Amino acid sequence: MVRQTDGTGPRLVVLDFDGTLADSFDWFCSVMNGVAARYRFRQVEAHEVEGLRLQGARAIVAYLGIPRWKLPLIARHMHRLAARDAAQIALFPGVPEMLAGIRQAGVPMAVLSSNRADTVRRVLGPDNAAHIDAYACGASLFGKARRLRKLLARRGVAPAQALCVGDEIRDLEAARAVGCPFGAVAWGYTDPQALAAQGPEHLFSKPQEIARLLAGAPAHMPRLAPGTTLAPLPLPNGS
Ligand SMILES: O=C(O)COP(=O)(O)O
Repeated sequence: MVRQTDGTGPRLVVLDFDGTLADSFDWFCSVMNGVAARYRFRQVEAHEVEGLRLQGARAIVAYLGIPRWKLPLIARHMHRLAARDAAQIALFPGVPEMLAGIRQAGVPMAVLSSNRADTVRRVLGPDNAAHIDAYACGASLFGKARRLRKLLARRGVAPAQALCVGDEIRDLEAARAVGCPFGAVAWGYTDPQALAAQGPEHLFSKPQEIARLLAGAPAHMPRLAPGTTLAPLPLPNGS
């Protein structure tokens, strides 16, 4: 549970961008095979997508046959394309209200992303960007832990007093490496069951659940009696 034993909630919410705030997966898929052709890695067919959403970034990079040295080049190119196409990328429904709710709860927010800060700000738009107190953008694919550590140090927040929120296993791994509680979102790039299997502290199914938790509202999910089994989480394809 994220609320501290002294009754105070987190002192900083660290939000991932793509797949957490920004609904960019369809855009990502629309450019991916062009990038694969340019950088000579395996193209992905539609029937492979659901399987890849079960995997972490390391397994995906291996599956696509991308050598480590090419990753920064590919990421830079992808981020240039994202900047070009920023006008086509929208926030998930409920995200503006979530940001306003967290702001109202008085908890500062930061965005921690591999994407570029200028793209993040453009997709957020001025009203939403005004809620964000800090940006830690341009992290390398597997470099989020280092950026997170620096962000927390800069803001004087202990890891246990922050809440990281993200949609990918690499987001969860970065939070774990630094010692932050992690809330996984069920609407992003990675399949919610694959995220749940990693044992995040929270699994959010709607943006408003994050704001409610931070507002200290009574637990939005009833406490489970010992021995209760949970129904399986819905898969993104609705099966
Ligand atoms: O643009 C990317 O590479 C992913 O960005 P994210 O870190 O916000 O998920």
